[in-house]
Amino acid sequence: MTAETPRSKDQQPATGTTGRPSDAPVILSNVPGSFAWGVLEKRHPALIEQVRDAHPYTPRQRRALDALLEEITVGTIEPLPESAHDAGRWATWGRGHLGRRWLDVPFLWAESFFYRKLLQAVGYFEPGPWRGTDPFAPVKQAELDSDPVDQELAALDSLNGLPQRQAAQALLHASLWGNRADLSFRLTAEDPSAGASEQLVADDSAALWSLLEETAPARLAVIADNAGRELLPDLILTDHLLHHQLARHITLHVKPYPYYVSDATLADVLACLRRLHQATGPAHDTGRRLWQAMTTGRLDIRAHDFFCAPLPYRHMPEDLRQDLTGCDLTLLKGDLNYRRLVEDRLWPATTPFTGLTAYFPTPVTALRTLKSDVITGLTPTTLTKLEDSGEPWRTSGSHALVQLRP
Ligand SMILES: O=P(O)(O)OC[C@@]1(O)O[C@H](CO)[C@@H](O)[C@@H]1O
Repeated sequence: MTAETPRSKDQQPATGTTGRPSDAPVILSNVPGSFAWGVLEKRHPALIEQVRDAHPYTPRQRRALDALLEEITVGTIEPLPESAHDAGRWATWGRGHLGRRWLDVPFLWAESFFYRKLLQAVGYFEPGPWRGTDPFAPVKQAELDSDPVDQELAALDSLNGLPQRQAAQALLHASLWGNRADLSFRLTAEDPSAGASEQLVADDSAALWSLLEETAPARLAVIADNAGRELLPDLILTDHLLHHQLARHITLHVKPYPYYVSDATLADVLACLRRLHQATGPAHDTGRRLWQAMTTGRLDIRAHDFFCAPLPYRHMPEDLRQDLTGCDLTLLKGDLNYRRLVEDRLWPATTPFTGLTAYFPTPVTALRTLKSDVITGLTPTTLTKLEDSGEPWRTSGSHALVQLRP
């Protein structure tokens, strides 16, 4: 743990860790000063304010946002109205949590339910004119329209002429650091082993490329994370894998509805494709090939409900498990997906990643910038170095990882 992340007494890790989930405490948000506490106490109220200004919401919607703000700050967790299409599902998932303080239930569950309730407040699922209106759309669109995106797409030109593996590594890094909304084409194109690599706390990328080359052309699953400046490099990497016959088929799993502000939905994929199409040079060609890949079925977009569930991937439903089982490898993007992959627990940082992910139905690679307390699979040397740095390396987004369970 870094200094900025205090633990409560009941969050101390058990001794004699075997790597089983029951050994490490689930992260709650009730420790003042902890990362999770900050998210619930500060980020969520600020998000309600942001959503209030996103669209000219009606008095009814604004009253519902006020009620949600009151509930999360001074109230206790209220169920969804019985009329909600998923009220039953959330009542089951909420057993033991409903009626308690938001801070006292698992952080992963609380965040997920908060986003579901935000959509309830603005009538996202209700019949009527506001149905399906993404409260985060203005923020996502502004990002996609921003100058840095133009520069990042133009930087794709610099990959031309590079050996295939080097270009692929640059695109992998762009996708990885895109999780921090920061592409690094130029840097990584010049020397993929420099710069950003120093901030990698674990780097299994060589093993990843070997696996991909062995299984080529593979069937891949990509579990997406954010839209815009993360999804663009994810799509560019997707195109590279398809175009260079490393993959014969890719399923891109996105969220079925707006979630965690910027998580990608089908609408966001289409917005990125349009953005690529409007670009010139290699970015335009990428957009054209991706469009084509969707029309021929080589690139398949899916949006299973489980991707917005407040549960670890260990509890994925059978149909999703079957779907993934047909794949040779899953690429899993981002911080939240990592928390769901290894479970949102305060693991000792050297707990093997491979052991915690053994249940996953395919080989899996996590591509993640570190933005929460969960971390696994570090070597003792790396851990010591990070702790000695005195930096908030677990949560600042300054560090990243590529971890593979073959
Ligand atoms: O999954 P992502 O987009 O990489 O990160 C989502 C995230 O910022 O949201 C949570 C806080 O709200 C953090 O745990 C996590 O880092």
